[in-house]
Amino acid sequence: MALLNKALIALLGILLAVYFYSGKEEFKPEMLKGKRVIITGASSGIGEQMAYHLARMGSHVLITARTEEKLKKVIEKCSKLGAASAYYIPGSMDNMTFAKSVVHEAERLFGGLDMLILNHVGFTYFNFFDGDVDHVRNLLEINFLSYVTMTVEALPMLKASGGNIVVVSSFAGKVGLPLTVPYSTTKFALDGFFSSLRMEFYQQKVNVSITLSVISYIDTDTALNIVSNVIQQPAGPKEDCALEIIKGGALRQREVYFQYHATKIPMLLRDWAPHFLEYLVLKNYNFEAVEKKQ
Ligand SMILES: NC(=O)C1=CN([C@@H]2O[C@H](COP(=O)(O)OP(=O)(O)OC[C@H]3O[C@@H](n4cnc5c(N)ncnc54)[C@H](OP(=O)(O)O)[C@@H]3O)[C@@H](O)[C@H]2O)C=CC1
Ligand SMILES: CC(C)CCC[C@@H](C)[C@H]1CC[C@H]2[C@@H]3C(=O)C=C4C[C@@H](O)CC[C@]4(C)[C@H]3CC[C@]12C
Repeated sequence: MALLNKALIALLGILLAVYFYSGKEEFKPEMLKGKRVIITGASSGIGEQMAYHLARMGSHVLITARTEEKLKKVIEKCSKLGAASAYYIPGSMDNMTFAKSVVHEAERLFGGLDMLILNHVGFTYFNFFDGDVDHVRNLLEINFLSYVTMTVEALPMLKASGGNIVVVSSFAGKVGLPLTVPYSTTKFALDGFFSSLRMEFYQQKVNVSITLSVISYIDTDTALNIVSNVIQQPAGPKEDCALEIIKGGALRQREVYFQYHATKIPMLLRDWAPHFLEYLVLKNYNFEAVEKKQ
């Protein structure tokens, strides 16, 4: 037993040493200078903040969402912040022809693409599953199929540039949570598609990185409006979240966990103590506030 303990401690030491001395590449804002980037869902929230960070770093940005007035304002600010160039294209991601056209627009404007940031999400309810199958289908089109469509369309340009695909997912895309049934479904689908595709890229030596971002509760207007009466936990800052996602993409990391304590740590429980995680999650919800809404 004593020998086994010693062996385990030695193994832990070796793992820690490898982890800390593996010469990880450091992020530098210059990595994004002159890069040609598409950011979806950039009229508000985390997407808007990603556009501003990239503008400060001197990237070419093409942003998209449905609301033209908001996109115009974001573009103006991007230009002031130092974007190499800044464009927008309005439209809805429940239309796959539009999803494709955004990629074609990047090709026309930039002549190529270095980073595809897939971030938009359709509106959903934060409540018990209401049995509305049409909503699940519609949300799958917006949150999942449009991501697949844009990826397929952008792949030739990304292969040519050795670029990055950055997928914004959620803690709710790794762990089943109450009140987000249709939303979680779409985020789990993203993990299935992009994690499998990444494996094929390794095997086929396709030099395009895929970064899945697993993020927790963030202080965007949409999230605060929908959940703040039900979830007491503090929301993380959208500016920092946006920067961490971009860094992960530029460093070609396979996954980004934002708010480590609320994403990566619970992941340890997910596989080894699922009942305990479920207990913790349920304890953090104020279900009385939900029932009042119905
Ligand atoms: N905030 C949070 O707590 C968390 C967020 N996330 C993820 O982060 C990402 C950003 O979320 P967040 O910033 O909070 O969301 P927001 O609601 O602030 O932004 C969503 C964006 O998507 C756009 N959008 C909505 N519907 C459509 C549509 N049909 N077609 C095209 N664009 C659309 C919106 O613009 P418009 O309405 O003009 O179309 C907006 O630009 C999402 O992928 C979300 O799942 C993950 C975990 C936690
Ligand atoms: C340990 C646990 C208590 C952690 C629970 C974390 C929960 C509360 C966090 C983790 C992920 C969060 C959701 C999310 O991913 C994105 C969106 C989309 C946005 O448009 C509206 C808000 C919504 C539904 C968030 C709601 C709050 C969620 C469920």
